Amino acid sequence: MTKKILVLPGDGIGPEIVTEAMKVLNVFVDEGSLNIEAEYAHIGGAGYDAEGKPYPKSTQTLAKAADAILLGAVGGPKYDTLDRPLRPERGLLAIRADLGLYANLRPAILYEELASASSLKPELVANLDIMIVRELTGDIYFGQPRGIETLPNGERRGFNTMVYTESEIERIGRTAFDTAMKRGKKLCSVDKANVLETTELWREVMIRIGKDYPEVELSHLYVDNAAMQLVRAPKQFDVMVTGNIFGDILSDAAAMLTGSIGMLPSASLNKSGVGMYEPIHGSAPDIAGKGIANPLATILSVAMMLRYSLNQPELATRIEAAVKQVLAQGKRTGDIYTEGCEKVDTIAMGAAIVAALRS
Ligand SMILES: NC(=O)c1ccc[n+]([C@@H]2O[C@H](COP(=O)([O-])OP(=O)(O)OC[C@H]3O[C@@H](n4cnc5c(N)ncnc54)[C@H](O)[C@@H]3O)[C@@H](O)[C@H]2O)c1
Ligand SMILES: CC(C)[C@H](C(=O)O)[C@@H](O)C(=O)O
Ligand SMILES: [Mg+2]
Repeated sequence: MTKKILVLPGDGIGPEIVTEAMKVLNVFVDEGSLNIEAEYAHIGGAGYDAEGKPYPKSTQTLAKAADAILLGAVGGPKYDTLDRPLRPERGLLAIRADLGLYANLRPAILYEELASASSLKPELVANLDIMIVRELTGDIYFGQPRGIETLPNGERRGFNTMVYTESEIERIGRTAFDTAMKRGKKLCSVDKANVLETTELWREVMIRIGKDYPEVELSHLYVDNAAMQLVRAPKQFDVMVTGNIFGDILSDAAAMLTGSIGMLPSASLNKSGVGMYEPIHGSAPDIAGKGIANPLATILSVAMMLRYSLNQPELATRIEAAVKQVLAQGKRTGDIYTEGCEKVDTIAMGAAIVAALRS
């Protein structure tokens, strides 16, 4: 059956990396092992430029009909002065909320060829394989009230609200426990229960649902300690589960353990298995248009799409093997480059993955 893929390149390096990722996906189409229909639409600043909104109605209509979505990145300094609802990042939040993509899986895996590019000593990251399960449609990102207001004394006050319902915590908790059951059966829940009531409830719910998963070893860390432990001894972790804001921060930190933020893919899933796939990094305005961005996080996001939405785990494994093979050949974009390797640009990295898949 033909699957509908919606492609949202977005802003900055988004179009550059998505172009390479689509070349990779099309290898399977060309060889006859995948049947897809790809449509393109605008999101973020590109949505604003084309249709005046970061999540245009036309994009929404296509998104609702898609089996899976591939997204590049959104944002950039050009849009930072727009009215808040028009900013690119709001478009990303809107599509996540609109499709109910509450479960964000962010795997931090070290390819052994990149051990010397990690921010930690090779022995601390050898065989690193952590799955960060980040809640994606709640927390301080969406809580009301929010805003910036002027007080009677003329001073301005900015405010946001951290909020989670028990059912929201339970559903992401179950995703995390189910994930842990398929892996090393260790789950670390990250919160700030010593200070924030929202996460006091988070911990209580995690402990309660943990009773349904007696085989999973559940532990808890405060987020400040979790950040420290991630850069001290990351191999103690198997699956981590946390809220939206803590997950955002911890996943960028975890990325550096694998060599670069340009290596980390993600899957954002809803109840019905529809997924959006995107690298965890942003639009990288500092390198946009230079053709040097690392496309591997986006290419690995395509692998996650094949695994989680398109029911093609063998094709996903082939992409991951191709990435390993190309890294073993010594090819590196600038962000993961170390001495003695061959520095390649975005297009050459994409071409190398395509060649590895075809060989
Ligand atoms: N999912 C998303 O679309 C997303 C995620 C994060 C940030 N953003 C947005 O992106 C814009 C820039 O944000 P930022 O600079 O804080 O974060 P960023 O992730 O875009 O960039 C941080 C640093 O990492 C580098 N980098 C990122 N991706 C790379 C890649 N694939 N290859 C090589 N280097 C890479 C950048 O060059 C930069 O030095 C902002 O508008 C922000 O809101 C979007
Ligand atoms: C751009 C921003 C809204 C987004 C987030 O905070 O979720 C990004 O940082 C991410 O990690 O996907
Ligand atoms: Mg982020």
